[in-house]
Amino acid sequence: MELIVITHPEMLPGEAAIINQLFARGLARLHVRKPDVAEAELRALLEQIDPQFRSRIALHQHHELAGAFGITGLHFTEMSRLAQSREAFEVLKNSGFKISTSLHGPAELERLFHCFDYAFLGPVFDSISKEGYSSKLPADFKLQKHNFPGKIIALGGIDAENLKSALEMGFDGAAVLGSIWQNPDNAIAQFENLKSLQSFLKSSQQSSSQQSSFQQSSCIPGLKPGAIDSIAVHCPGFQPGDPEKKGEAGFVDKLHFISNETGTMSHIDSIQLALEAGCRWIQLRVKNRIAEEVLPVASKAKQLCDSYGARLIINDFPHVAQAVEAYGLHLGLTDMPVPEARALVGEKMIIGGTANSWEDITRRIEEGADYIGLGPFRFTNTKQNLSPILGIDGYCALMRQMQEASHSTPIIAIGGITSDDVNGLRKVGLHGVAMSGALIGSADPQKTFYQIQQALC
Ligand SMILES: Cc1ncc(COP(=O)(O)OP(=O)(O)O)c(N)n1
Ligand SMILES: Cc1nc(C(=O)O)sc1CCOP(=O)(O)O
Ligand SMILES: [Mg+2]
Repeated sequence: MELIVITHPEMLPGEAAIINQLFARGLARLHVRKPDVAEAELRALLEQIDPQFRSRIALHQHHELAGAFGITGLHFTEMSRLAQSREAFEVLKNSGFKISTSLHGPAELERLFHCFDYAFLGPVFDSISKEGYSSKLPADFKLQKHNFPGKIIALGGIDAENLKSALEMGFDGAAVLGSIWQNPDNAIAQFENLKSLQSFLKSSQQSSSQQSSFQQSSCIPGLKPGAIDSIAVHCPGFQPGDPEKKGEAGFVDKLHFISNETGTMSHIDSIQLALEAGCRWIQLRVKNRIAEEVLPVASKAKQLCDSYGARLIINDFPHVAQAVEAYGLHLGLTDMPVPEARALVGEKMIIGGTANSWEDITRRIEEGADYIGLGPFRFTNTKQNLSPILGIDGYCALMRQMQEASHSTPIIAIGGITSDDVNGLRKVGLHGVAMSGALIGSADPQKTFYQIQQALC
């Protein structure tokens, strides 16, 4: 599904910088719509847009500027469309322009010239930016395209809450204005949020329409190695994770923080606490929520982790991991099977799998898990329905079997672990530990992190 941003109708301070950032973060199409702005002012704005992005622009006014700026998109209001002949539009189309127009009712689709590449139809929802510009479409509206070959883009009042409804109505995409520009300081974050939702909806749609997930073409997210790794500061031998180095022990961190929420702390608060303490491998583990509810939290967690140079792992939700371009995905024994998830998220994303026994471990290795979360070490309230407790003796026996079988998949211990346990767990051969309560409940999370780090070196 397409996601188009339309500019604010007036000139905004710092607008060009925001637009350049939107493009840099993956915006595929920007409609520059400034009905009352003079040509010179518009030209000044376009001059500030990085030339590499200009071909992604469509102009609503001052089409005469297109050639000078390498702009290939021309948009026609309903009035200007009605004032011109089909031949005039065909000439533009044949000259290489992408042409679009606006429709104010679904019935107009029947008469729309097929040479248009796409058309905006709206208002689909009550406008955020134009007061009194309310939707005339019924809530159960279903789009009829009347053989129009181009794309029909929902416009009017689109935000993260209703993007999915627009898709369900049959639109090929959505154009956003108010949700991006009502607070320009927040424009980038809003766009990131919508973009991850778009990607999530796209991948959910694909996987529900393609039952054979092994044959899916997978989207390989761009993996960004962390900028700073505090572990390297405390532990000189540590190699920061590098997706190109999959197969080497260094690509899986030795300390995994597992997010949680309490009466006074949200998942994001817990992640902030862990990042401030020094953790750089963060697992977002949201339980008892549907994917649509987890997605905005994951999107926030991704931004937060990026700002600390940390890696984000999403527990349980492969489509969410894919949508937010997480570094990794963690799957339990009853979650989506690892090979199916691999087909969905691509080769580069780290996939971890849970195990509780030797049988689970060998299954995880055969499935191609990049690391194994083995637990529980001891009883914990953080997780319901725990598997049998392993204790240090259980880990010792399983790690011996790993050695005998010459398996090198990194094993992470989990479940009720405190900083005092780390030395013993490392001695029996575990690669690292995963923790939630010991860090969240610590009176001094930085000190606890430091103690764990020392034991992990
Ligand atoms: C590192 C790590 N190991 C194990 C788990 C447990 O995953 P799962 O068995 O899917 O249980 P839930 O966490 O989903 O309740 C984990 N999350 N992380
Ligand atoms: C998420 C999870 N999985 C476990 C398993 O045994 O598979 S134990 C566990 C909880 C980890 O949190 P804490 O450090 O607070 O015990
Ligand atoms: Mg799970």
